[in-house]
Amino acid sequence: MVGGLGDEPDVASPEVLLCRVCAMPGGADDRHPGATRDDAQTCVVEVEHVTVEPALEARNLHKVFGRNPKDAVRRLKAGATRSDVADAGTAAVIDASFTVQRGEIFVIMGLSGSGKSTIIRMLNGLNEPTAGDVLVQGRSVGDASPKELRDIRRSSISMVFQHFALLPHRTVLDNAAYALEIQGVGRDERRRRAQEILAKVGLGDRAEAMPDELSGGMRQRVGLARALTAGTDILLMDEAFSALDPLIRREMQEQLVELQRELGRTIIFITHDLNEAMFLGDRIAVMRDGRIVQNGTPEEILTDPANDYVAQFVQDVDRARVLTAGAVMAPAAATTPVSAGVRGALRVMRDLQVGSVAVLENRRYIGAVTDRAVVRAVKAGTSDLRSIVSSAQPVVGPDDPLTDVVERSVESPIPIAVVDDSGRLLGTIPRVTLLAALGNVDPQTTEIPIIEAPVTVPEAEFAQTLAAVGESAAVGEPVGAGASAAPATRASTRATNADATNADAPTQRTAAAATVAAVPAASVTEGGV
Ligand SMILES: Nc1ncnc2c1ncn2[C@@H]1O[C@H](COP(=O)(O)OP(=O)(O)OP(=O)(O)O)[C@@H](O)[C@H]1O
Repeated sequence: MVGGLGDEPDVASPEVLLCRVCAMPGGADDRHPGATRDDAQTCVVEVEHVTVEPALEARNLHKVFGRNPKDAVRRLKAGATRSDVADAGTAAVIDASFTVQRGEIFVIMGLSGSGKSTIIRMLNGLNEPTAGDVLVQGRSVGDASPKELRDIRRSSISMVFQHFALLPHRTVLDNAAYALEIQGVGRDERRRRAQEILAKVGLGDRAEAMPDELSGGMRQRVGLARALTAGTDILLMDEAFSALDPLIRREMQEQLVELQRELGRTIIFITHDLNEAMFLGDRIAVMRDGRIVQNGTPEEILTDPANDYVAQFVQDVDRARVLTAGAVMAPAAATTPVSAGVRGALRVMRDLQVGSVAVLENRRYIGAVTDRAVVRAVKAGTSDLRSIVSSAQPVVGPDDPLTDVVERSVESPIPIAVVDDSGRLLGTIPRVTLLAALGNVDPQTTEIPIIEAPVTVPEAEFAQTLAAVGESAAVGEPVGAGASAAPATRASTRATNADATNADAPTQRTAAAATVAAVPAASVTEGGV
């Protein structure tokens, strides 16, 4: 079937859109990542529905421990809760369905007792579901014979445990090579492959050490190396970093993300720590009392929690680490081509009532100018805008976390520019937008706290400076009208945030854009581009 990249993927089947030319997955409403508009034209013609088997699917999984599991499931399916069926058994998992795509980090997050471990044990066949099924790369675990199950475990799924489970009398290298030994790979070959993976996890020089000579973090790295060496596509990680102290844990999280990018494995990670979930997960399933109460991207869960329970959970999340520049940026309102010169920049500032403007050359961002610098240059008779552009203005990429944006924002009062790989300006992040995003401003709040005074010249000076060099006032306004109108706009530090968490926003990016759109006055106060 031929379709466009804009077609909605069929939710019921595991179909995704692939470009037949480049084999890249298509987005829901755009070209594939990294493609140019021209590519998109080709792709829209060439794409077709191609069935790509997900790495793993859980279908209506139930697990009840106790006297009468089948009866409990029947009642659960009719809407009963965990406590309703307590007389029949413990409903550890209730109707859990999710799909994990290849190369994805999928996190299952929930408090103790919510059912995470039971789910993961059903995924690799250690626990038999009371109802429902698991498909690993399209193969049903429920229908598998014991031999097939062993084969699935050996070839498709490996597991990393919280407590390392290393063999104490074997060296690090032999531990890392263990899965290959089980698979019957020859000694030299398995040691070579294990050594390669040990180098990737930073233990290349500890291959001959014994496990008890290593720190906890190092031992967990060996556990990870062992799972990676096995070469299976899917890694199940059950609270794998929970026993590590916070700094090492952070390091391991970062390394896991890097390894995943490099090796492209599919990872299903269990944790009770939402910050960890948010940092690692491409998608997160939040569990409560045996049920998945929300399944979404970290940004979706943060900006659009499904219920009060999730909302309460996300209150304490380190937003700076989860949200990205692209998710909170605003469209760049004030831009000028460098060819427009200093006067052109000043006109933009006067008309838009902003204190700085982004300067573009061939649609690429080359820096920003402030109102002060522009007024000074006009008075000095300078016309070349390039000569006053501050190229030292910080820029970030759309995928950079807000932690990076915060650092840059300290360096400059001018809104941070968000640029793509080719230097094109995608948007800007005024400081007030940053504060609103980091502060999880309550949707009921109608005021954003006062921020530091912006560096701007008095309003009247724009008009006077332009008038002095023979420029007329803005269309339809007498000279100085901007000045008199300005204080209402520029001096205001108030910003309504009513739209910030619009529950109907179709995507989290749109929701984030709404946050931004809701603070125009304050961004102007910033001298906002
Ligand atoms: N073998 C079992 N027999 C009886 N009940 C069980 C068994 N395994 C788990 N349970 C119960 O099922 C529920 C879910 O347990 P599970 O271990 O899956 O939760 P969890 O989210 O992984 O918790 P934790 O983070 O503490 O490991 C709990 O009430 C638990 O007591």
